[in-house]
Amino acid sequence: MRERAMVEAPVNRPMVQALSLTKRFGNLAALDSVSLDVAPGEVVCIIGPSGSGKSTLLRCINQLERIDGGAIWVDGELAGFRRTSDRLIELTDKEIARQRLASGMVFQRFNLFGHMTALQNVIEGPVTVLKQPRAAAIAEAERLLARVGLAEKHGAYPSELSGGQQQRVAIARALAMKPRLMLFDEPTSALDPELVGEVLAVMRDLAKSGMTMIVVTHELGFAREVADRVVFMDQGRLIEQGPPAQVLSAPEHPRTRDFIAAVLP
Ligand SMILES: Nc1ncnc2c1ncn2[C@@H]1O[C@H](COP(=O)(O)OP(=O)(O)OP(=O)(O)O)[C@@H](O)[C@H]1O
Repeated sequence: MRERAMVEAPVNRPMVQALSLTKRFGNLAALDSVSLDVAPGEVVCIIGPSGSGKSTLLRCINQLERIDGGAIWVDGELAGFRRTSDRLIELTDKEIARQRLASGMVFQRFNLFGHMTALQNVIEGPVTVLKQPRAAAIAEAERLLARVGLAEKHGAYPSELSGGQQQRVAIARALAMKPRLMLFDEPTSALDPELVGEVLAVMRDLAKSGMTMIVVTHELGFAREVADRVVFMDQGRLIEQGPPAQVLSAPEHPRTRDFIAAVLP
């Protein structure tokens, strides 16, 4: 074993590799041959006009949507298929649900269980899906709620929390499943402006901790500060990508330029 470890160079494989993804809804190509690699620890922000395919890309990576063409690997595992010696076999829904555990997803609407406290929301997945002992799940949930600044709120029901607090519980709930990758789909766009900052602060901390993140956002300030790379999408295509300083301040493509000029004050 030792000898083998020495001869094998460490493989720096992408956390996400999406190759020529196509996703159609009827005649509409929501994704039109989109390819994207995301390295471990990288923070990628996806920007673009409404309907450009940003959410669809996240949903395909997370296998909430079935792709019509192309392929996706998450942490080296081919999404939706199992490889045998001579062919690929489609996974069952149960097997896809297992693959989906690699990524945690945070939605625009927080989707918390209304009849459960913050703590119960966070331990639900670890106890029922991961079969963690309840005491260990509670200890971890307390730690995560403290991490998102909600140590005092573990007994509160969603209706007793602000939108920003609910979204932070949703982030803690996703983290409790120990994902290797976090996907955020416009996590602050349903919030009152004064609550946006507290959610972005939690996401900033998460990025600093080394979590791989793909964030669909209209918060260009956040993208500028936190992203390693910004991706601009339009009409189902990936138009331009690069460091924030390039894409946000000196975009090369006219459509990126128009979008940024329209969004920035
Ligand atoms: N389930 C669906 N059925 C039919 N069309 C859909 C479905 N989901 C998305 N679409 C269409 O696919 C295109 C891409 O949608 P998507 O939600 O990915 O865009 P988006 O860039 O995330 O937009 P927004 O910023 O408004 O959320 C849109 O034209 C949308 O209407």
